Amino acid sequence: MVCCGELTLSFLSSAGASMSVLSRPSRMMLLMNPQSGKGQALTLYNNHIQRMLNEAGVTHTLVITERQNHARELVKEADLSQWDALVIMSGDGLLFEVINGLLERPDWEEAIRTPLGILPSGSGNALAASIHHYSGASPVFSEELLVSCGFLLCQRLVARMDLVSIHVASSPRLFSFLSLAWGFVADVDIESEKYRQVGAARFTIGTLVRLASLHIYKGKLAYLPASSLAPASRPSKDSPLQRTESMPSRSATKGPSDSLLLPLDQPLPSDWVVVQEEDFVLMLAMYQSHLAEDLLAAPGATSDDGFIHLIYVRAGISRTALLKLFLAMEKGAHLTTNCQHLVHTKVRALRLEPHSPKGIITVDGEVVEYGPVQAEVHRGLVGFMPSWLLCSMLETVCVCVCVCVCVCV
Ligand SMILES: Nc1ncnc2c1ncn2[C@@H]1O[C@H](COP(=O)(O)OP(=O)(O)OP(=O)(O)O)[C@@H](O)[C@H]1O
Repeated sequence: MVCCGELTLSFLSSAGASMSVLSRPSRMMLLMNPQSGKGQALTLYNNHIQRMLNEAGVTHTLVITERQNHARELVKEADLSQWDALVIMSGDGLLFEVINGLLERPDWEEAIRTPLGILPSGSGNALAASIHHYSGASPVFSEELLVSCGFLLCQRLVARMDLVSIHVASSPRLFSFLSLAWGFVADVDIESEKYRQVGAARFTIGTLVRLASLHIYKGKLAYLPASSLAPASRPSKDSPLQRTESMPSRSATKGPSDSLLLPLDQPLPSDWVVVQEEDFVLMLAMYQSHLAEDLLAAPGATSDDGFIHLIYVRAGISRTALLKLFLAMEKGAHLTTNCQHLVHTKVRALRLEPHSPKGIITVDGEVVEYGPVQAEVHRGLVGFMPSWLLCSMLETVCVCVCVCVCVCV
């Protein structure tokens, strides 16, 4: 049993999410990327997080990653019975590694039940911002978001989160918790990495730079509409997860089955919708609400709704209209701007075949092989620790006061 500290008590929260609670005391492995964001993760930990966790009785071991894929290797080899939760202090990239490392283990069905937590110290911090958004609290940024997530983590509540399996032509299957992007958004994400030192503002700079040289991307986009199937059920805490059978992949024995997908070299299933246009400015598939701290790309998303929120923008949009869309996205208002070039729909699976010879495709902000790609959502596959939902009003007020005091100090 991996999650030995997780109580069997499980209940429905006000947002409809399945929740459970870690027992006290809890033992957490805290994986930190010291280079994340502005390179201040260790200072932020020393100033804000260490005392907070100690005072809450959260026993934790700090593990500082030394290189790319270090966290992935660590969780692949770790004795998970030693830990009640794995907490990532970094940006979204380190969590991507941890999730994929867990799903590459021979015991992936147990491993992926290990609750995960995030303490944001990156430049994007999309998952942390999404978690904060689901609480209904007013948006907070950078250190305030970190401190808020720290307090929430101390409450030890575990909710479910969707994962999306991603297939590309010649690499093993990946698992994604945030987004799949092609075109404008992917270009901005990767090109703006050189502005990492300015934090979240890198996306604004990158957007303005890319607007000046706006590209059209050719390709074929198809999807399975969410409305064509009954909602997928969440896996319960003890139910066995499906093994890979229906969709052969290069990691055939690990991870849940992809029952909605056919191999990339085969024609699409007949009940899929093929988008008529072939010229796009961007395609963005979101499964959490935020694309970055200040980009509310899928305002209707919840952590385990079982949907991919597919957004695409057709070619022909003016630079001004595209800029307005991104400005509106700060408050999640882009979907209600009546922009005739923007389409938003909920799907369970999608396939993209880029025809432009060059381009960038990102998964959770990481570059993947450019070429055909397809995706299927797996509802509530992983447990994470947002912990806001059962805060009493009094606790919420205390958290807000403590956040203000910590940030001021
Ligand atoms: N010690 C290290 N030195 C350099 N890179 C590292 C180190 N530890 C981890 N990494 C790699 O750095 C990459 C970026 O990390 P991460 O995404 O967590 O931070 P970020 O890019 O600053 O944040 P965000 O994704 O929010 O913009 C990851 O791919 C991770 O593997």
